[in-house]
Amino acid sequence: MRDLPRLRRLVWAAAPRLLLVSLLLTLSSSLLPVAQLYIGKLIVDQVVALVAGGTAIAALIQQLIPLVSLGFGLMVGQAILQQLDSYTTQILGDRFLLYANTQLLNQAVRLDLAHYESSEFHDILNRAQQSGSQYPLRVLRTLTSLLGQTARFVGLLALLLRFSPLVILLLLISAIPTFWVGVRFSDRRFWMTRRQTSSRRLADYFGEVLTEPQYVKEVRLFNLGDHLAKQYQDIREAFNQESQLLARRQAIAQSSIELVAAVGFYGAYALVLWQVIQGAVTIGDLTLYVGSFQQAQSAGAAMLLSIANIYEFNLYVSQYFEFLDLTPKVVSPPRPKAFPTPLREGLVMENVYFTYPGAKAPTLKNISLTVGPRECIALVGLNGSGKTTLLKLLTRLYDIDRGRIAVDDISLSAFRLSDLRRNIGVLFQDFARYALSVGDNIGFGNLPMRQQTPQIQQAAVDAGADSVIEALDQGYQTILGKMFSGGVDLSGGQWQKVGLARAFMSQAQILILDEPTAAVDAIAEHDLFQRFRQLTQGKMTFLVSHRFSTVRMADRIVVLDQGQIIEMGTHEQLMAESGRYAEMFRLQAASYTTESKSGKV
Ligand SMILES: Nc1ncnc2c1ncn2[C@@H]1O[C@H](COP(=O)(O)OP(=O)(O)OP(=O)(O)O)[C@@H](O)[C@H]1O
Repeated sequence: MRDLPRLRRLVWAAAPRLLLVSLLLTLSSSLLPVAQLYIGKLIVDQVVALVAGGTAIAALIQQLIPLVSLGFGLMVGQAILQQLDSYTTQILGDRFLLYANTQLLNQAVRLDLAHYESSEFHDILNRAQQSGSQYPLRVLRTLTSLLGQTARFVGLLALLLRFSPLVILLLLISAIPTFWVGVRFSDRRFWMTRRQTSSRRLADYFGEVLTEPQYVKEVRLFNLGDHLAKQYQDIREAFNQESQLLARRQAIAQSSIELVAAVGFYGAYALVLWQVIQGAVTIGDLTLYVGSFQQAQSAGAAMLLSIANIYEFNLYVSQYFEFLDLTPKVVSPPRPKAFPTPLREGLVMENVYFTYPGAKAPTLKNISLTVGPRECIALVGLNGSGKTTLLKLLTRLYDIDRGRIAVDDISLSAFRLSDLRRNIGVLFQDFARYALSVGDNIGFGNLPMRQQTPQIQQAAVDAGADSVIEALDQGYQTILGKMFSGGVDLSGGQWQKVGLARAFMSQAQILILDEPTAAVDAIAEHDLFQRFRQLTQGKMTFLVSHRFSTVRMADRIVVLDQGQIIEMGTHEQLMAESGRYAEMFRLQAASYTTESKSGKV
C-alpha cells in the first residue's frame, strides 16, 4: 500500500477537479439508498397505523403523499447521481489513461539504449504497460467506491443497531470469509501473472512474427506459420490452464462464503422475527430490517472485496512505478557546457575502453585517436571488430568505462545530451524507417526545420533521394511504408537514400555515416561519392564502409581488429605498409578483377 500516496498524486496531477467531483458523487449516491430504506419503513408503519385506526382511503392517501413523494424524489435523485457518477468516472478514466501512458512514454524516451538491450528491462516495461494502462485508475476507483460503500455500511449499521447489537455481530462475522478469500486469490492471481511475464512476451513475440510486415515473406517462404502459431498456442494454453485452476478454486471458496452469508442472514432474521412476535418491533421495522440487513451484508462484502482489490491492484500499480523509477545512466550534467561552434581543435579519444552491459570482455580496448575538425575518417575492419560501437560512444548512446573522449578539450559528458546530439548528424546501419510522410522522414533529422521545404529538398538532393521522391504521386507528402492507408513502400536502397537525407538535414558539425551506401546501386553510390567531399566539407566525418573504393576517399583510415586500432593512416600509407588494410584492399580488388576477367560482371 506504500504506493497509494504516490498514486493519488499521479491522479491528482492528471485531473484534480474531476477527482473531487467523482468522490462527492460516489459518496452521495451511496448514502441515498439508506435514506430510501428509512422512508420505506416510515411508509409501512404509517400504513399499518392508519389501517388499524380505520382511516378513510382518501385521507389515508393524502397523508401518505408527502412520504411517497419524498421516496420518489430520492429514487430519481439516486438514478441521476449514479449516471453523473459513471459519466465523471469515464472522463476521469480517459484523462488518467492518457496521462499515465504519456508518463510511461516520456520515461521510455529518457532511458538508455542499454536498458532496451536487457530482457529484464523488457519484462519490466511489459508489466508497466499492462499495469499502467488500467490499474492505477482501478485502485482509485475502488478507493472511491470503498468510501461510498463504507458510508452506506455505517448508515445501514446505524439502522440495524435499533434491533440488536447481535445482528451487527452476525453481519460482521459472516463478512470475514469474503475478505479472506478475496485477498488470498488476488494475491495468487497477481503472482501468477507476474511469473508469466517472460513467457507472455514470448507468446506476444510469436504473434508479432505472424502479423508484422517484416516477417510476412519469410514466414511464408520457410513455411513457419503453423510451427509458430503452435508455439503461441501452447504458451497461451498453459496460461489458460493455470488461470482455470485458480478460477475453479476461487469458485469453490466463494460458494462456501455464500453459505456463511445465508446462515448469517437467516440467523439474524430469526432474531428479529422473534422481536416482532414479542411485539418489541413494528412490521415497518421488519421490512426495514430485511432491506437493511441484505444491503448491509452486500455493502460489507463489497467493502471487504474492495479492500482486497485495492491490495491486488496496488501490487500491479507497483509494477508501473517500478518502470517509472528506473533511472538512466547516460544523463546531462547539472551545469552543461556549450558545444563549441565552430570546432577548433577537433575530437580526441584517449585510451578508451568500453564493455557492453553484461558482456564479459571489453568490446573496445585502448582506443586513442585524434580527429581534426574538418577531417574525414574511415573506419575499417571485419564484422564485429567494433566500428559501430565506437560511433555509438561518440554519440553517448553508451558511456565509456575508462579513458576520455573530448571535443575541443571538453569531455563529451560535459555537454547537455540534446546539445551534443544536435551537433552530430547520424545515419546508422539499422536506421529507422518511419511509417510517416517523406517530409517527416527527412525533417526528423532537424526537428525545428521540419516544415522548411527548401532545406528538406536540398537534403534529398544531397543524398540522391530527390529522383525517388519525384516519382512518388504525393511527393514529399507521400506516406512511406504499408502500415497506414495510402502508404507506399520503397526499395531497400531507396529507403537508405531517405535515411541519408535525414542525416544531411542536420546542421551538425560532425557527421557519422555507418555504411551509408550498403544498399544503394553502384551508380547512385558513385554519384554520391563524387559529391562526398563537397557534402561533408567543413564537417568532421566518420565513415564506415566495407567497400574499399569508398574508404580510400577518406583523409585517414583507421583499421580496427577485435576492438583495437591496429593501423591508421592515408590509403597510400597503409598500402605501403602492406598490413591488414592492404591485404583486405587487395583481396577485394582481386575479386573484382577476376570476376570481370571471367566475364561475370
Ligand atoms: N548491443 C550490444 N550488446 C552486446 N554486445 C554487442 C552489442 N552490439 C554489438 N555487440 C558486440 O560488440 C562487438 C562489436 O560490434 P560492432 O557492431 O561494433 O561491430 P562492427 O565492427 O560495426 O561490425 P559490422 O561490420 O558487422 O557492422 C561484436 O562482437 C558484437 O557482438
